[in-house]
Amino acid sequence: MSSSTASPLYLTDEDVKKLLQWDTLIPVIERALKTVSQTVETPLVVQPPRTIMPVPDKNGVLLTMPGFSKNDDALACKLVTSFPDNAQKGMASIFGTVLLFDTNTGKVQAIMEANEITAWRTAAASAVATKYLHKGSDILAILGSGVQARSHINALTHLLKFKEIRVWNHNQQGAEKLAAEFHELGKCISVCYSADDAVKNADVIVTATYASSPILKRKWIKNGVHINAVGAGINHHSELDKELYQAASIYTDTMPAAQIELKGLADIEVSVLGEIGEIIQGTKHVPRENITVFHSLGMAVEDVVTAKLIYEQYKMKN
Ligand SMILES: NC(=O)C1=CN([C@@H]2O[C@H](COP(=O)(O)OP(=O)(O)OC[C@H]3O[C@@H](n4cnc5c(N)ncnc54)[C@H](O)[C@@H]3O)[C@@H](O)[C@H]2O)C=CC1
Ligand SMILES: O=C([O-])C1=[NH+]CCC1
Repeated sequence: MSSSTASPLYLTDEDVKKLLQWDTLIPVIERALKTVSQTVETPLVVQPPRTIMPVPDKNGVLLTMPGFSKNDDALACKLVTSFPDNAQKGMASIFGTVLLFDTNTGKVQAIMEANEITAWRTAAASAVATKYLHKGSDILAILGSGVQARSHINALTHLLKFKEIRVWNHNQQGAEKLAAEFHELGKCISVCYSADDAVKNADVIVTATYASSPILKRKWIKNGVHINAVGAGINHHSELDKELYQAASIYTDTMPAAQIELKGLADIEVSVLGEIGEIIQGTKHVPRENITVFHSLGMAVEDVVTAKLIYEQYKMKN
């Protein structure tokens, strides 16, 4: 069959999972984060603001996320939904699909289920931010026990050797289930019964929940801690309290999206200082004693480069 008539490759989440590894993904995501922040005449990354469409009466949203990366010669678009009430049905909250296109013809090369892609690339971005902004690695605290909590434990423990890992969730069974899952794999994770206990003296904290009011407070944490703020409730800045926002140096993945999705921070007189890519490039620096927040929104280019990596891995193995 000629390539103009061949059907696109279809990869399920199971297929995708077999083709991803932290060792290869984290550097690819690091390069994408860095490139997003480079000021060059011809853009190396194109990613228009994503649309976030609320689905009336369903407590769900549909996001469209197109993007292009010149370095990776990759063009893709992710469609992803977020339906937090799915938890009550025993289902995942996030469902995504990525279409990967041939950059010369625009023809669809591959269709990939993107639940694993979303879990891995988000955690890989937090791992990169943590690599640049953490000061200690004794204690990792995870707030939340869902898909992102799991992938963040995997990515962050791949990067750093923590002495202690703690997990807290608003519903305790979730935390116990996640800890048991890691226990099976020989990884010791302690379950905490309050968020306050979980984050005491922590060096790195991840918030990955649908909390619509703060689950992490300034008064509980030490100076110099690094926080990856990944989740959110109805808006993208509901997991941390006002005092913490006001005390922290806040970086995000992409400023144009932050100007839209984090605009509520202006109401509490908080500014995002820049992109994590600027820290990677060394054009911005943070004093060691500062509390740092990587405010992860999620970017199309992360999905684009991950899908391209998966496609290349698939071709190599088949
Ligand atoms: N920054 C990014 O690139 C991405 C961010 N996300 C966000 O990460 C968060 C977690 O996503 P997943 O792990 O896929 O979802 P999940 O459904 O697997 O896990 C959600 C977690 O939040 C907890 N939770 C639910 N309602 C809560 C509430 N009212 N208060 C406190 N905790 C609550 C659940 O018990 C569970 O531990 C979501 O806010 C999602 O929008 C997800 C994908 C990418
Ligand atoms: O970037 C992403 O894929 C998402 N951010 C929030 C929900 C899904």
